[in-house]
Amino acid sequence: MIQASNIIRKYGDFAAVNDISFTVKKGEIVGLLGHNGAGKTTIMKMLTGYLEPTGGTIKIDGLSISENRSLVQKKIGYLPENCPVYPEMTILGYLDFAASLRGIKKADREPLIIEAVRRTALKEKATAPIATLSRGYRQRTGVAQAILHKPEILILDEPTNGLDPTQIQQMRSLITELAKNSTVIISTHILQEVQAICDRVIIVKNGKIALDSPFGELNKSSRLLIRVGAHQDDVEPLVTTITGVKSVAVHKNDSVSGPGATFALTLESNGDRDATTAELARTVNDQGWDLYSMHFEARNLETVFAEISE
Ligand SMILES: Nc1ncnc2c1ncn2[C@@H]1O[C@H](COP(=O)(O)OP(=O)(O)OP(=O)(O)O)[C@@H](O)[C@H]1O
Repeated sequence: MIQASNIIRKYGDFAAVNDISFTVKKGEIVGLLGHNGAGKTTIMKMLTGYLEPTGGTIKIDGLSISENRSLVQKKIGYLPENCPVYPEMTILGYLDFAASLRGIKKADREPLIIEAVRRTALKEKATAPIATLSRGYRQRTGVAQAILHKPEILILDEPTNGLDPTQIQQMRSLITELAKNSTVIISTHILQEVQAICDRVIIVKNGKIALDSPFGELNKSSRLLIRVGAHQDDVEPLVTTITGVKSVAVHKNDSVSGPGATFALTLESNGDRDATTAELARTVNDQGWDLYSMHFEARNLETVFAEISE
């Protein structure tokens, strides 16, 4: 559905987005995660056609954005960071204005506005001036303008920014609800956000993709931790000869106590893990070393993000 190929965006000489590629399939909920300044907003602006890439191409349903901007923008709803909602307007007035900007004919607007208000649960405040609304309501008004034209793709830049815990909860439920009908990309620097909403994470660091993984794959560590009663000088040369072992290092972990030394083995990502583990166990046995423990390192989004941030 979305295909970004080798996209680059420079501001002067500085590449805020530096040669990144990814695809998003219909129905996916993708979290763009990264520190402040990583390049998330720049990527989103390019995906929505509001910013031209300096290099590379973006296609939506096979159509290049730069060649079919208005057609492609009909398929996309966008909640920009700090969405400009006009304080003097009422929610209904603002949505009518947003519909006019999208070129929706006056006669067609009412049912679309009613539907957007219903889906974002804004009915009770629909005639209130935006200036009198809490930040949560204002943010939902921003989402209402993004879904007004029933887009197939929703791009939400930091949708929970500045909300209190209750409002965050409401916004997450709303996004999950909207995701039933749309492909969703959200940006955030909050790990829990991605964990709560998304089924895939793309971590952006310094304008590059540092990780692109479905959540199910994230826990699969390629580091095998083994604690044996043997000396480093004997263990290291032997285990590196085992098929599928890329490298080995002494693993210092304060939470592990007991006899022996712990080693972290990094395995080839495309190797046969079971075969490698079995060969390792045979090797330890053949050497007559005591084997105290052997397990794959536990990983979650937090540890992966910390590894990448280092
Ligand atoms: N118009 C601009 N001119 C010059 N530099 C810019 C401009 N917009 C963004 N940048 C720089 O590009 C980099 C990426 O910015 P971007 O806003 O895409 O990051 P981000 O990941 O969305 O950050 P945040 O979480 O703070 O919104 C930053 O270093 C930023 O200072």
